[in-house]
Amino acid sequence: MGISVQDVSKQFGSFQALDQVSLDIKSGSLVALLGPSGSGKSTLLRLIAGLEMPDSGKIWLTGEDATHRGVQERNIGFVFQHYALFKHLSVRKNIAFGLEIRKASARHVKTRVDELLELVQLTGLGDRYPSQLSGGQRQRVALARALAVEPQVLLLDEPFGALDAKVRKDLRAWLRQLHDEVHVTTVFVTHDQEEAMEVSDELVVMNKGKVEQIGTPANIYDHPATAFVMSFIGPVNVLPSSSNIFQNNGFDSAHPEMFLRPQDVVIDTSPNGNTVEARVSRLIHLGWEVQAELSLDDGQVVTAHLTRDRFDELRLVPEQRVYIKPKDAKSFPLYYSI
Ligand SMILES: Nc1ncnc2c1ncn2[C@@H]1O[C@H](COP(=O)(O)OP(=O)(O)OP(=O)(O)O)[C@@H](O)[C@H]1O
Repeated sequence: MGISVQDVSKQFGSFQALDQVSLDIKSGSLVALLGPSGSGKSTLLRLIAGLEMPDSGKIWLTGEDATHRGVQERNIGFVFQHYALFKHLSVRKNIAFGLEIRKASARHVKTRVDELLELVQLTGLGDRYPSQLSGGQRQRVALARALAVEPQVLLLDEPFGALDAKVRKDLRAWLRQLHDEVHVTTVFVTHDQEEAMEVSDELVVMNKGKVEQIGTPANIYDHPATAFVMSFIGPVNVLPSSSNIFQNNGFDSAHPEMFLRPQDVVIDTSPNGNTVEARVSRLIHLGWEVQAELSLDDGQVVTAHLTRDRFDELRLVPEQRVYIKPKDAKSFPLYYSI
């Protein structure tokens, strides 16, 4: 196992930042910690790094109990959102920093820095200073610097958080490729679910200091374990179970709320099986899909997502009467809002 966190709790004053968190991260995998602000993601990362100590529980790194080891002894590479590079050092010198501290030979440093510049696709920019780079290039230098000393674990805390949306998207794809080349066990903190799903082998969904669910992105999306996970990962309609749309179609539930994904709303222009009547109250064109807001006769509003093809087939217009039913819907024993 790359990293094993066992029953770890951490309190700041009277605030329980982490509450008996356990998780196993396989060697060589890339795992995203995903959750809303304040859910404890950074605290968990800092505990793995050794920047904080747990109140209770244990942290194992590559099979060894590292709970009481200091940061320096853990052989970990970090990249943080605002982990500034050394401004007065060139890119080469920044990347070489950890190696030079460890008194590596000049030849080894040169070879390794050349390799890393190539790996992070910055060959030719080694003599620049951080101020002469874009934000995305700086974060790639930070990654090269973290990887230089061949850490056994790489920890990334919102590494692309300060970059604009386009650069961020490019860097995600790049990070995934980089990871496929170097295979270092990596933990990536983000509150952006699309980023987490695109980049990681497994997601750890956190809420209020606890782990809600661990699994592959597809498994978590298709089989959310809790109401929180279903609401946090992907769009969802939360409707009373008593709503017309759930009657007579096998989705009756003893729980008060039902969770219905917008792509699981089937729309027809004439009654079809167990459909209920609704009015198209609003249409939003997003290019690749269309969002339809549908008002039911019982006063509930349901959002549906349609592919462009389906939309063109149906030729929906505002105020039109349509007939809808759920293709799938879920309910959970406990629901607490995010
Ligand atoms: N050193 C500290 N002293 C006191 N409270 C802290 C400390 N570090 C974190 N906390 C609190 O613990 C909670 C969890 O913080 P943490 O940074 O782990 O959350 P997060 O999920 O990473 O959130 P974000 O996405 O906003 O960074 C927050 O309410 C925060 O205020």
